[in-house]
Amino acid sequence: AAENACRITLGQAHQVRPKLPLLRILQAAGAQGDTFTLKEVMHYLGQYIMVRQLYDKRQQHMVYCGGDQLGELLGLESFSVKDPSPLYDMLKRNLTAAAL
Ligand SMILES: C[C@@H](c1ccc(Cl)cc1)n1cnc(-c2ccccc2)c1-c1c(C(=O)NCCN2CCN(C3CCCCC3)CC2)[nH]c2cc(Cl)ccc12
Repeated sequence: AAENACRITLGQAHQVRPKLPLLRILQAAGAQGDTFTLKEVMHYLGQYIMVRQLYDKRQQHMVYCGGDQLGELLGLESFSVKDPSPLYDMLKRNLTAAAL
């Protein structure tokens, strides 16, 4: 019925489906399932960087991902969290919209 359809669309924040290499990284950070909101993707990527200690302890905005699968995905040795553009480019390549 209409109210159910409405509930599904309202409740279901835009879900995205990560491609396999990105999904593996999210799962390594504790993600369950195969569709996420963009917010969840960013959260798990942050967790992944923390857990794998890829950030510089002194300059904590610097992430050194060369040699890690995250660096493979980004095509970068390092990046600053202050310049998210390489990250968004990677997400554009590795996320597809999940049908409702
Ligand atoms: C604002 C946000 C952000 C979010 C998106 C973007 Cl495109 C840039 C920046 N951000 C700010 N610093 C970080 C960060 C820095 C170092 C290590 C881990 C995370 C993040 C990132 C988060 C996150 O979900 N952040 C929650 C709060 N963070 C504060 C920083 N905290 C740690 C900083 C290092 C020392 C320990 C605390 C962790 C929680 N997700 C990310 C995923 C990636 Cl691919 C890259 C960076 C982040």
